[in-house]
Amino acid sequence: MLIKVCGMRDAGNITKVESLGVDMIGLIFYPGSSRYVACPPSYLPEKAKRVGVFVNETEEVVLALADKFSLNFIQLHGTESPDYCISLRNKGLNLIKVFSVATPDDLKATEKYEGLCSYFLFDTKCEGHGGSGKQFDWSVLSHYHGQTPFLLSGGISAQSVEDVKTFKHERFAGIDLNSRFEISPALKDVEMLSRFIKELRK
Ligand SMILES: O=C(O)c1ccccc1NCC(=O)[C@H](O)[C@H](O)COP(=O)(O)O
Repeated sequence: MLIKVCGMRDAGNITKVESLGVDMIGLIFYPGSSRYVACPPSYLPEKAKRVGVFVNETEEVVLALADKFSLNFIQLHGTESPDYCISLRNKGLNLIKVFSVATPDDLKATEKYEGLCSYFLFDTKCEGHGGSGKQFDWSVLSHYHGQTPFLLSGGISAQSVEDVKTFKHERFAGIDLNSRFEISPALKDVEMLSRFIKELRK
């Protein structure tokens, strides 16, 4: 199971979280977020894949930051269209498209993105764009019949180990962790993450 830790920007914290063996680390390039990466951290992940998170950003900015930070994945957290995805993909970028989920109807939106993304990410529908700390009803995902593998996101916490372990879906590829493992915005609790990951991998 892939583990992505999102919303990081402190070099020392990134180093420690990466050493836990996580697969992906997310850097948020949305200025409206309290986890916004305003200036490059002095250390960026080398083993974990670098994921840049964007919300309705121009292609020019995404391309420039993908190059500057050597991003392995671009996570699109807004209302980016399939054409926008095609354009970025044709420029060689690997995409993760996010869908906000509350009811089975919300999954219909994935159909137009089939074949365009490496992963989908299913997050909790909320007022803002992400990092709500709230979980949605994962049973809704039994209505997802697409081919694209997905990451499960939204409010996953130290108490979610058993729920994650027992969650089953043939396209379930991994989980995304964020605000429920934080000491303060963008600063992750390494001990809490370490215990969670050990329990998960038992
Ligand atoms: O976390 C943010 O501040 C954020 C703001 C705007 C767009 C995306 C954002 N987060 C991206 C993520 O992938 C989060 O990990 C995801 O929303 C789940 O967060 P949480 O519910 O806190 O676990």
